[in-house]
Amino acid sequence: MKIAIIGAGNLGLAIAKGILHSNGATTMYLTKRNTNSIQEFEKYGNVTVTNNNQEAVKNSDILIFAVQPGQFISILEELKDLLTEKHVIISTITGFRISKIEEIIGSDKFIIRSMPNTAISVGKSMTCICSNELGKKRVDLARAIFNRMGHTLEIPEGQMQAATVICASGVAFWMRLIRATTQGAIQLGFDAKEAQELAMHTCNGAANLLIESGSHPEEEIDKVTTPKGCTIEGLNEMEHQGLSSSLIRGIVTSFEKISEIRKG
Ligand SMILES: NC(=O)C1=CN([C@@H]2O[C@H](COP(=O)(O)OP(=O)(O)OC[C@H]3O[C@@H](n4cnc5c(N)ncnc54)[C@H](O)[C@@H]3O)[C@@H](O)[C@H]2O)C=CC1
Ligand SMILES: O=C(O)[C@@H]1CCC=N1
Repeated sequence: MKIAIIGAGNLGLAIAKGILHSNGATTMYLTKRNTNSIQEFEKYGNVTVTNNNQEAVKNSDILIFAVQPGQFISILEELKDLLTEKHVIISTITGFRISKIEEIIGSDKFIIRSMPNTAISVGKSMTCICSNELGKKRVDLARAIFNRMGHTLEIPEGQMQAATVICASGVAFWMRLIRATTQGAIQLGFDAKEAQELAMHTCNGAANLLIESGSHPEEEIDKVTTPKGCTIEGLNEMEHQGLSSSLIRGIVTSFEKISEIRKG
């Protein structure tokens, strides 16, 4: 697998780490305008770091684009004449529709939209995927690439905006919940390091409980909430303070912001 990551910033580098972690590429190009900060990746023998996108495209089959939305059009313009039937074009760009990509490079290309998150660097991304008509022939390939670095789900493009909020922004939302739990644990007497250890492993355990049992969160909550006990007392206070409501409102606000980004 010859992979190029065009735009090795926060997400691009997380993907690169995930690929290295899972031995997922025979060769990998990482591109960035100023490559000083990522030069160290060349210590992996099969990685080339460059600011030359054209060189990366010519020498790769799978092209993963991870630049900011405002940078994408000019990069596609720069590269469109080099794109051939060997390439699978994978965009991670927020709010950038497949039809807009097709307008620039044509619909006769394998185009995939994917929405991973930064946990891809440790092989734990939730990645949603959709494609253009021709790209349907390469969805299995794209899923195989991302399945090595977490879990994938194929969705209609119309759900991509929601998937961006839940899966990509979601990492930040869960981090804040873990941080708040850590602060609570410190207030109750744990030192900061131990407090974070308790919070993150409990979070990991809760998620795995659902993943492995397939049960609904409330079923698991029922098992924890002893009648007249401390858990239900705490949970109810959190709900009186608007826990679920504030999460839902935050999710919807993020979703609406993507519509603005798309128009801009
Ligand atoms: N950060 C995240 O968790 C996620 C980000 N995304 C999307 O991924 C994209 C990238 O986001 P970030 O990594 O956060 O942004 P970033 O700003 O950290 O990375 C973008 C990179 O592209 C590089 N770049 C700019 N112009 C270039 C060019 N002409 N050729 C090659 N490289 C160029 C920049 O130097 C930078 O390193 C965005 O569209 C974002 O919406 C999607 C899912 C998650
Ligand atoms: O915050 C953002 O706009 C990007 C998209 C999802 C994660 N980061």
